[in-house]
Amino acid sequence: MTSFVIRTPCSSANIGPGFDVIGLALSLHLELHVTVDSKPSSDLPLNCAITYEDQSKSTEQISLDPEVNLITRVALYLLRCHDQRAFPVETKVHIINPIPLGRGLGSSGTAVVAGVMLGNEVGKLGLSKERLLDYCLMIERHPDNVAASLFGGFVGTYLNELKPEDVARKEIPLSEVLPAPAGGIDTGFTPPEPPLGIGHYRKFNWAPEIKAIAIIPDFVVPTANARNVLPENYSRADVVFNLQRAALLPAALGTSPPDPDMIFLAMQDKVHQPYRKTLIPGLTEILQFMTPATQPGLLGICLSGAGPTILALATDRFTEIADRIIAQFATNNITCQWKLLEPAHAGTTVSPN
Ligand SMILES: Nc1ncnc2c1ncn2[C@@H]1O[C@H](COP(=O)(O)OP(=O)(O)OP(=O)(O)O)[C@@H](O)[C@H]1O
Ligand SMILES: N[C@@H](CCO)C(=O)O
Repeated sequence: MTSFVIRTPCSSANIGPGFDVIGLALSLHLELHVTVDSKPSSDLPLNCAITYEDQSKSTEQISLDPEVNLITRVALYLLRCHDQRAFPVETKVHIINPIPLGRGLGSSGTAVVAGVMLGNEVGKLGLSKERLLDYCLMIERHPDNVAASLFGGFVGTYLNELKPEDVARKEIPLSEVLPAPAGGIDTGFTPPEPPLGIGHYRKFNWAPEIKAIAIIPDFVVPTANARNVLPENYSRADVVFNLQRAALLPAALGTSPPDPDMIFLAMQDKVHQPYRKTLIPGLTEILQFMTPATQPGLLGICLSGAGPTILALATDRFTEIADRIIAQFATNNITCQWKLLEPAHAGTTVSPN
């Protein structure tokens, strides 16, 4: 029997102007405590048993069926791409999850990253993190969350331009990569492998004084819904506005001591936040009244990922900042929890238990 722990940090995507590009891994970790027995078990479906410990205060029930649970389903996807139909050994996975689901802290990307690491470990596949990123991108199609959770830190990401045949492979419907159990996940079907080198990332510096306050409202905004409210096309002026700020953001957040005015400016966005305000009561007011001029200690503020969490970057007065944002949400009868987080520089780790 061997046992190990996979630790994967959550993430905040976009950081204002970097829609689908920039991500920040944060110090709230999904943990998989895994034990493997050398022989496959005839008692366990797919040789896998899941237990789940919710520390996130989410109301959604997470499935313990290895064919349905996102983490084990992703691990099975990886294994099946390598001709392993089920978990190759008796695998017990105890999931400890403190990341609120569907709130903009990259819970799904974190689960996908933990899933590929699980498949890689139990299947002894020996794939590099760079190759695992390609597998993540077959499931979560934007690289900002998964690259941050996999590699850690403050990252800029991009996708390669693909050859026409690879574009066809990348656009295979998700249901064919991760078939629903009703479709018979174990029908002998071999899932499509990702093209080589789809996704890439670059780590940026992060000034050590800067902490991240996550204000987490008690309602869910599914990422799919938050993407559906975005327009198909943008004006040239709005695109240029975001490019100017995205170009500034890594330097602004990587410079010590931090310059609040530059950071506040560099975190402005016209590509996603204005459209998502319809889903998040109070967002417009919060983004308008919380500035370094009105709130000492504050550097910048944005929607975290697809929301509804608000990410406030600050050097001090954390409680005061959180309290003001929570009070604004309260005027719309929305309650919140908040957490003081730091960048998780290590990314996903696997260590013996
Ligand atoms: N640990 C987990 N185990 C199983 N399923 C999970 C886990 N974490 C997230 N999920 C699935 O992912 C869904 C949330 O994904 P969604 O993309 O909507 O939000 P998010 O990733 O939390 O936010 P964002 O992408 O904006 O940062 C959950 O409803 C759940 O189905
Ligand atoms: N970049 C993605 C992140 C979702 O977590 C979005 O904003 O839709």
